[in-house]
Amino acid sequence: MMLVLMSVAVSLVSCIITHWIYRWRNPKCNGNLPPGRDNLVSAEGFMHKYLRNLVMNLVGNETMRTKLIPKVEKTICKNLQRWCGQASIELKDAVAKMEFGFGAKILLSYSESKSSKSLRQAYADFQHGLISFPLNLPGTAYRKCLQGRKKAVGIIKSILEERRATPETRKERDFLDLVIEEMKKKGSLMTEETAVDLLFILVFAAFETTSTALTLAVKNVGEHPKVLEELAKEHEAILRNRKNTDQSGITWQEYKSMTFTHMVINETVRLANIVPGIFRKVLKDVEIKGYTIPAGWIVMVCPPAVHMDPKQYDDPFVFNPWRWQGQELNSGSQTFMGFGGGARLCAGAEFSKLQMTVFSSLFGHKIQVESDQGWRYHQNSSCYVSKWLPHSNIGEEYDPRRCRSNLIKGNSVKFFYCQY
Ligand code: HEM
Repeated sequence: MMLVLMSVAVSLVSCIITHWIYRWRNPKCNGNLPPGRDNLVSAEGFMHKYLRNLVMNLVGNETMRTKLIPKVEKTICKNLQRWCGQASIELKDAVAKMEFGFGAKILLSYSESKSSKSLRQAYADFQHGLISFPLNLPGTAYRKCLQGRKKAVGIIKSILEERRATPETRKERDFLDLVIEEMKKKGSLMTEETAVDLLFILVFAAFETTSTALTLAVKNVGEHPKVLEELAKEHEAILRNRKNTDQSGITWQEYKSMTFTHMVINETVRLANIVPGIFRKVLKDVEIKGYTIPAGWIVMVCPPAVHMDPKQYDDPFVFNPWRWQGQELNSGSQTFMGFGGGARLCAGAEFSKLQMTVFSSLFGHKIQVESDQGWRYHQNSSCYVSKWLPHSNIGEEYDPRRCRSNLIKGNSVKFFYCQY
């Protein structure tokens, strides 16, 4: 009986996912459905290349090296400092808010505090019903998802229209400026609908995935003292080796040299399986192990099946960054699909890694954390982790001259900022 119920449940979930993906990938489908008819995910051929190139303008290596690295560092520092001043924070919420704020700023110069309409809430509604039974009735998650998308699209559209009507001279160009420039070109492929769809999907892609990965990275590192020790060693060595002691931020070379941090990130993304399925349309009949997959079918590739396969990874459920030692730390391969693979490999993979690396770097040498889930870590001259201690004992280990904040019991995670 249990088995029957389970198979029904699994089939139901697969049907729902397949339904969405079919709609997402099929440009001729009802345009009201997320993420929209002209979006990067469903675009094919030349249109896909064109949209992807635009995105690489925003998050490609050159932009990251020259523009994004200081912005990422500033944003993370500001947020870490803010968290330190609070009694406690819900880590996932706080990181998602930070990521959303940053993504919306570089894409649209949107600021939650300056806007009367909440784009973040619209995305929260959209996300709430993203994987739900496709029943468009009042009160259903599916309806909420559609309404969330409609609201988010409305806000993005009004920002776009406003910008086109009153082009101001901003100190710094955002992605929207680039998109509008594309729209003005003669015979441009960039229609208003395409622009809104692109911005809609990018805002979403930029915050939800990275915030999940970052939250899990903090948790994993907190639970593995040796990993934190190694992480701190790497970041302390970088600080020691700086010729200019007044250097204010992380350089591109330093970022590239953080090999252990990159191993931690790969391991976090492998275990997180943030995107449980990626989809491809079969273009011609394919024979696999005696089965024929007919042209036109949609195939779901399941990265967790590879990431958790003991033939690919020893003790696959164990968080062990050292398993990546000496390996190519590419964003995608046949055994590592956290960011997908091939021509559709996540366009923001490197950008997301940059954010996680900078976060880990600041985290590794400036921040102390305590969690009510039984782990905590902090650092004075050298970094270490200790098991959860009764509260009265913890305070004694902190050096009040170096730490800005005293210990306050938090119900989730508490950050402490240390001056160095
Ligand atoms: C930990 C963070 C992230 C994870 C795990 C992740 C994962 C993925 C996956 C699995 C895909 C599908 C790839 C495929 O079909 O083979 C994808 C596509 C995509 N991602 Fe990400 N992503 C992350 C962060 C980001 C960020 C920060 C951005 C923003 C710039 C982004 C933008 C995109 C875009 C534009 C695509 C579509 C690429 C295409 O179809 O050419 N992602 N991502």
